Amino acid sequence: MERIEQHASFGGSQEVWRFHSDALGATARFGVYLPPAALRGDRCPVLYWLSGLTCTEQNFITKANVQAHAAQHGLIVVAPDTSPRGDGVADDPAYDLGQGAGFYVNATQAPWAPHYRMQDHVAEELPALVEARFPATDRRAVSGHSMGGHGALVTALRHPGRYRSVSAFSPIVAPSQVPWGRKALAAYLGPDPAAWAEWDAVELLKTARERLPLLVDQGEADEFLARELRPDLLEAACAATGHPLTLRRQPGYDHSYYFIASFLGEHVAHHAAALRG
Ligand SMILES: N[C@@H](CCC(=O)N[C@@H](CSC=O)C(=O)NCC(=O)O)C(=O)O
Repeated sequence: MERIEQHASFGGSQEVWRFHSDALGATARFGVYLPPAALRGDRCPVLYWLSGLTCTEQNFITKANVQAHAAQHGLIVVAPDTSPRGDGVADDPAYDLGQGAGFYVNATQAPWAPHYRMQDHVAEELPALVEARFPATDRRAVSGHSMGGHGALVTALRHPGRYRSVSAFSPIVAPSQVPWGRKALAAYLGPDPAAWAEWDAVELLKTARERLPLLVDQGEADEFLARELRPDLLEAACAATGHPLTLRRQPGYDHSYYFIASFLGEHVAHHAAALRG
């Protein structure tokens, strides 16, 4: 494991590390922010952030101003890449499949299956590594944006008891029902939609064993709202199952990091409260 970036930030340390990921069968990078409390030697809870299509570990750590909020609340923040990468890793020329578009699933289909095990990477491998190698507790929260919002919801729903809180910005809530999701799930999991249900938040809500409250922010001027994101489907699924949901529709905001940065402080405060309890 090798540290390849280190920057002082808000009294803490923003770092990027690379290591050989057994889950991905490839070299993987992740960003980690260590707040001042962690540098003083305190063990801190961890917020995992899952980014969207075309992102690397860099987008969130350079655009969202997360360090200011994490420093204030004493949270470690971990930001993985969005797929396995490398010359020997399958790819596709389109921006919404292959490298940069792992969709946080464990692929079962060729040519993706050997490396595209992002769910194992973010839900198993990284927490084990972070809790062993950094001053981290096993109190975890998960959040993300768009494809990563889908990743956050699905990861929390698939692992009852593992996360104290979950939130999302502009998530793809029902990948089985929208073009981005249908394309990716068909490629990674095969053409049978029955295999997609365990990677679809709206489907997982029907049988959830834990009713962890969901906090979701969605911009009303988001260019992907009606075609890809469909918060109405999440609202209906939560109403049907009695799952607690706070869905905030934010007038005038688009799909960008300007939107994320505007409300990230409220999400970090929400996670910090859950992680303290
Ligand atoms: N066609 C666009 C789509 C890419 C895009 O908008 N990516 C978003 C996430 S979308 C859903 O997962 C993003 O976070 N981009 C990175 C950023 O820093 O804004 C394109 O290819 O640009």
